[in-house]
Amino acid sequence: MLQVRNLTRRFGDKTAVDDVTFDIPSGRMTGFVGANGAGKTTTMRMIMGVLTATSGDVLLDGSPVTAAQRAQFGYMPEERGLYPKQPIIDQLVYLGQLHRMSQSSARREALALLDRFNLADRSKDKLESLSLGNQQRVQIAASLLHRPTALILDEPFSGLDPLAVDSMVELLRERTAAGVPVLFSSHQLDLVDRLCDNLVVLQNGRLMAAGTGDDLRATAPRRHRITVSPDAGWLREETGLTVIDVAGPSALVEFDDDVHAQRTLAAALSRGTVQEFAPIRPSLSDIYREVTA
Ligand SMILES: Nc1ncnc2c1ncn2[C@@H]1O[C@H](COP(=O)(O)OP(=O)(O)OP(=O)(O)O)[C@@H](O)[C@H]1O
Repeated sequence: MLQVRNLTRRFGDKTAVDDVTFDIPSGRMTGFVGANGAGKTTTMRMIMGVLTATSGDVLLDGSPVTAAQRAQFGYMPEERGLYPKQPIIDQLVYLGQLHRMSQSSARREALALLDRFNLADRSKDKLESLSLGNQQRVQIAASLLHRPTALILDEPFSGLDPLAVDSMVELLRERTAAGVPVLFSSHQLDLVDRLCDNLVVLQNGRLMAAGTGDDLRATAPRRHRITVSPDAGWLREETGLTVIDVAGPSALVEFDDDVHAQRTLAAALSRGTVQEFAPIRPSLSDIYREVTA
């Protein structure tokens, strides 16, 4: 497990990351979300050691992570970083060798990854001759090549078409199933919902929420969808609940507690037919919206 403990980074007067603590468990995918400028990239750079923390620690299995351990991590930086004018396979083999792979195993692994992204036949082409989405696939291959012990990926899905997203998801699932901790940032909340069992939310450099989906759902507001005939407008007059939205027979409400939920159900039954009275299980994207509202 990777652990981020009280990480802080200041740039002059600006605190880009402010006392942030969260876990990146092994064998799980952790989604890292927050608006532009929230501090995700700065945090990832500190995890990778390419940016020094003003204070705080990054721990691997309970001890401060060493440079040698970081060298085994896979990192996809925001600025990407492959050379546009060099042939793809040459760059991947070179990167593999930097990670102490032999030339032949780096070539084998690189071609296998390119094949999974349907790019094996482009391996000798210059990177710049590929579409942006395909360049992105090569960047991903570069971060996975050396079978990293942890993966820190800055917006790995941006610019990928749905099929490329699927092959990337499949690869990441394989790596996570093998016990690798994975942290990836994304603005695509639907993807985060689909992929993650763990979520970390930053806002203005501060941690707003972190934990498993179940932990975060347990603290989320208890909302119900209520559908009654002929009209749900009377719910506005009830106590112990907040009406979030009401349209004709259907309402979205948040109860203060279970007693008020039961009381409202009884009131609804006494008024007519209750077609629906259902607790809503919030998605991770609902939780994100809630904690950053
Ligand atoms: N080298 C730097 N010098 C000064 N300020 C910086 C530097 N790097 C980042 N910042 C500031 O730190 C804050 C956090 O930026 P960061 O890039 O970490 O956010 P982010 O969550 O990754 O945003 P995005 O989703 O847009 O990539 C921003 O206000 C940014 O301007």
